[in-house]
Amino acid sequence: MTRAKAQQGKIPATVITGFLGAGKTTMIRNLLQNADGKRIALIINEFGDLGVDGDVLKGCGAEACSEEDIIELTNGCICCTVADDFIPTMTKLLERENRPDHIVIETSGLALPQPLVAAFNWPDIRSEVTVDGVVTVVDSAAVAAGRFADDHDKVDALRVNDDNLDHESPIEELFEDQLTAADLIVLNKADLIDVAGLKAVREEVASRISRKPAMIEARNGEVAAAILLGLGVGTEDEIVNRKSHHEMEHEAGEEHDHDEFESFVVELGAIADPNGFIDRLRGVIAAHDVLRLKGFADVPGKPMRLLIQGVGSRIDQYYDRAWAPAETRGTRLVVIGLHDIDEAAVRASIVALV
Ligand SMILES: Nc1nc2c(ncn2[C@@H]2O[C@H](COP(=O)(O)OP(=O)(O)OP(=O)(O)O)[C@@H](O)[C@H]2O)c(=O)[nH]1
Repeated sequence: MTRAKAQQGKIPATVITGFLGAGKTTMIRNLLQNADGKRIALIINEFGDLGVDGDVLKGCGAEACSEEDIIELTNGCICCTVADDFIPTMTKLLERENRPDHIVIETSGLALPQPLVAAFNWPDIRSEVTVDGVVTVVDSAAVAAGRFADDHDKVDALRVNDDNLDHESPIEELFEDQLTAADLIVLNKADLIDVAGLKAVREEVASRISRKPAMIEARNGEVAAAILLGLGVGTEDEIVNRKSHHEMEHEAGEEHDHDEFESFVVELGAIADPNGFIDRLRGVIAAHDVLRLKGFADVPGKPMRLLIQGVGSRIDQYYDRAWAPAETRGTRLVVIGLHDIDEAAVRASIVALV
């Protein structure tokens, strides 16, 4: 039987992966607003105890995906909770009377896509769903700035104090594992670098993988639905050939974990001067090597909450939606860094900014 025939009648699922802040949620938001009439169910997984992505996507009000079709998996990174969280969620989704035309899964920025894609070979899932393709979103500006290559010294220093750190560079390795799993690589944030820079990014990304998946450039995750949802690969059949560093290092099957990364939530009161706060926040991010910071701020006198999105030293801010009447106004920020991040110092520094 041909692959196309074997997959006929199955619901296609697209896995969207990519490092913290690459632009996955932005791309999905754009997809939902331009879904060519398809009804999409969305499974979202985030690292950190504050569901920002789900909130952003629920708030976009796209017809392609109603709020009940947005399912958040909050019990840890999706690649570690396949059996306990992902499979039961998929089973429930497949039991629904009104099945979606397509399933989109946004992994956390720290997830290894391989175990997730392999889960599509579980008998109950395999008979009903196929992985249309894995799309890996890349922050081109971060690659150009050397963010996935230049932390060798830091990792070497960490390893001196921690024998358990068996990996080369956790960030670099994860970046490569996410590229290795890809059927399509989206070089996002193309607006932030010039043509020569983009060419160099393309070459660097290609040099990190042995396969040659298609690569396209994008601004604000603007990729046509027909491309994103029409890869038709059936990646579950091929995932054994796209092993992660962890799988290659631990062929015997040792569980991987995310001990190299840490996240915590900082809660604050109202922020009267958001511009000044964000300016000073950049200093804290740089001083403590914060990888990702995101959340919402309460600005007195404003009916809407201020969304704050920090990726490295870049911080975007915009008022995303009105505070709901039953909601307690406040400022909540999730901070993600390497495992040696000094949580107490970061907390104290952020609190001191207000
Ligand atoms: N300039 C620019 N900013 C972008 C682009 N795509 C996304 N962003 C911004 O980058 C930040 C992170 O985007 P997200 O879509 O939340 O990234 P993500 O990959 O979902 O992040 P995590 O879920 O934390 O891993 C936001 O402030 C976006 O507005 C782009 O193409 N250009």
